[in-house]
Amino acid sequence: MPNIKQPEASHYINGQYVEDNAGTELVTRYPATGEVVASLYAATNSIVDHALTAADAARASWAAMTGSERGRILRKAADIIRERNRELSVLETLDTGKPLQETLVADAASGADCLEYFGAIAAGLTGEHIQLGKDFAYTIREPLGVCVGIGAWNYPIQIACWKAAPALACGNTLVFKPSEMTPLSALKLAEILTEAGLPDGVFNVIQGYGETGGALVDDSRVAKVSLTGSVPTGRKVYAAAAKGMKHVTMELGGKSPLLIFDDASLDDAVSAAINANFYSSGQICSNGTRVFVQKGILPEFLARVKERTQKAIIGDPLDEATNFGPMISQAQFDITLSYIQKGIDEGATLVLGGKAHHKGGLYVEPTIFSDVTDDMSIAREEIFGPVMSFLPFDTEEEALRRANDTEFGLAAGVFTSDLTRAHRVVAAFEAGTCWINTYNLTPIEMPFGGTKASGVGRENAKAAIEHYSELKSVYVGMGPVEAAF
Ligand SMILES: NC(=O)c1ccc[n+]([C@@H]2O[C@H](COP(=O)([O-])OP(=O)(O)OC[C@H]3O[C@@H](n4cnc5c(N)ncnc54)[C@H](O)[C@@H]3O)[C@@H](O)[C@H]2O)c1
Ligand SMILES: CCCCC=O
Repeated sequence: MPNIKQPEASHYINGQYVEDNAGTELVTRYPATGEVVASLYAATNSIVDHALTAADAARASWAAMTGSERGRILRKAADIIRERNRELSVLETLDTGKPLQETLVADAASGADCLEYFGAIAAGLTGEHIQLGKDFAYTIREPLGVCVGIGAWNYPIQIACWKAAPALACGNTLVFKPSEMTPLSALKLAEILTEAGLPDGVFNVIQGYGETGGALVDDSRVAKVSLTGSVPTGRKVYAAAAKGMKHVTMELGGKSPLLIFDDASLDDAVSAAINANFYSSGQICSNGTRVFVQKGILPEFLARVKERTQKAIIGDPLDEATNFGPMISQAQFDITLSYIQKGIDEGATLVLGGKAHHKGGLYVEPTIFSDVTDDMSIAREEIFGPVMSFLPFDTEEEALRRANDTEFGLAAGVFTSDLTRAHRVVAAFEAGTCWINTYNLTPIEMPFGGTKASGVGRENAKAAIEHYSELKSVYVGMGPVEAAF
């Protein structure tokens, strides 16, 4: 394991590292071996207060800068991230266990894209002029104030950037709390933003468990909360934010359907099903874990997916040849194996995998079930592990009804060569993010987010601006003013 040094301290506030070792210990381990990567402390009340005070103090002068000035800093940070992509990717691999092959292209790289995108549009964020006869109105686009970002562990630096970039472009300040399992890369992002010229206090990072997130959400200085996490956590955070009438963005879990019709390009659909279930060892919110396949092609499709999945290279995530790594934690490992057992117990047919990998550690074999029915736990609940379920279907109407029969609504995909059908199916999907003849591509230019229990609001693209700013309306009377008496 490369010697990635312990960060200078646990938290980054007001442009510098800050420590308070009265906080609960927070240890991060390399999931492939269990070795300790870094040992930090969760925020104490005083650290929470320090971070929010810094963000509050910085907000007036940051909001007063022009969009061009703010954008320039974000774009510079994007450049620095790209220069340091390998170092950041190694750190992300050590923290998450995701293969370096993935983190080199998907994590910090997406963060850089996001900073670049919002850096580029910051200068163009305006209100509008509305002519009303001889009177007129105009709107002023204002930042919300102090925002709080709370992250999940599967895409740590990407999540931090997806929240920081639009928040900062709009003139807000941010306190970001990474997942307790992946505390490291957000600190690097904070260093990089400072190096790019970000004023102190505009972006702050504090570590902690759920209670630290809760303390941030409850603070009256906070105007907006953006959470990436599970639906149960989302319900709690949304309710707490509602007490203070705060703005929210909720990026939550899913159990997304992927529909494969018999006229689809099978090679493409097989690749998509593999990406939609085994990338990041299945630890992706938008994964298409319910793979509905039209009955006529099911045997061949299943055989091809099985054959390709057997070629997964399971190994040390730092080895660039590895394309399938361990689960992030003992808890996620246990959850995944318990769902596999439920799948077997409830009558699904185990086609491949199903066990802890012989390599030891937290590896779970890529697992495929067929003969899955809609009522089985593996078809209804988010597993967040490498478990693919095949569900046969006959007709489009039937597949859609079953695909939508879930409390989740994060994502959905369809493979067909009939484009009319593709658009009809997508129009009927109850999901915030849909793909036709591909899966899980999330460019920054496209809004991302869920409907139903999977979320509120959208990240990325111009849509995110609406969630980090609000409009002040100004009516201008040109006279005369009339009255009834
Ligand atoms: N929709 C998306 O964009 C997206 C992206 C990635 C992950 N996810 C979802 O995230 C989940 C996996 O991540 P996880 O296990 O870290 O989720 P989680 O809900 O356990 O935790 C998410 C974050 O919330 C914090 N938290 C927990 N309780 C809190 C509380 N009461 N108040 C404030 N903060 C609290 C945690 O410390 C962590 O930082 C999956 O459900 C996955 O689908 C969604
Ligand atoms: C494909 C990246 C979406 C992030 C969710 O886990």
